[in-house]
Amino acid sequence: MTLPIFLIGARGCGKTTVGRALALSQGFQFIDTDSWLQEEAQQTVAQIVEQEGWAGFRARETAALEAVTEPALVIATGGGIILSDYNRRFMREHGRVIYLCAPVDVLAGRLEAFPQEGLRPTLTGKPISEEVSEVLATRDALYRDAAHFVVDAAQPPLAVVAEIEAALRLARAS
Ligand SMILES: Nc1ncnc2c1ncn2[C@@H]1O[C@H](COP(=O)(O)OP(=O)(O)O)[C@@H](O)[C@H]1O
Ligand SMILES: O=C(O)C1=C[C@@H](OP(=O)(O)O)[C@@H](O)[C@H](O)C1
Ligand SMILES: [Mg+2]
Repeated sequence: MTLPIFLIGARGCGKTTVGRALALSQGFQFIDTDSWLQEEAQQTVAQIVEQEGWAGFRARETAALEAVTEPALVIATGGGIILSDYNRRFMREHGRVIYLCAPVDVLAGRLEAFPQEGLRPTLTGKPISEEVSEVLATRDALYRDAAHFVVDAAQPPLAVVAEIEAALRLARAS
């Protein structure tokens, strides 16, 4: 069986962008939990959070993770999926989990250039670079706890794909 590949990491690390390219390269299908749940709710993340709070969004996110998971799939998750112990364990047990790791300045630069407010309502009410720094400080250990592999996500997308594929090959050979 071909295990699904879960991409995790902070907002702006490239889970969605790299995930599409990785799926193409592996001959897998691609799915993004945020796209899936926005489609199902017929609302943006910002609208869901406004009506149901972050707790409502997080419940929908776990439901999306469970619903989409199947073999031969690259699954781009949302940056906060690792906040739940259940989600971290679920991903580790059902597939290979890759942490796309990038420094605060790289993440903030990407988010400032392309904020996508409907997808990424503020988490702290603070300016982007302050928020990225604060949120990463609390989540980095959770990403590492969930991940089978950590890759450098500050590289161009195809270089990130190559690093993920090399890690998966090494794991298969060992
Ligand atoms: N490796 C990369 N190099 C340069 N820009 C990137 C890279 N990955 C993503 N981006 C850009 O950063 C922004 C956020 O990317 P996205 O894939 O939506 O991140 P995520 O899903 O992790 O929040 C987009 O504008 C995207 O084009
Ligand atoms: O970091 C987070 O808590 C979130 C990240 C977003 O996804 P991306 O990481 O794809 O931007 C989206 O799931 C939601 O706004 C919450
Ligand atoms: Mg995304």
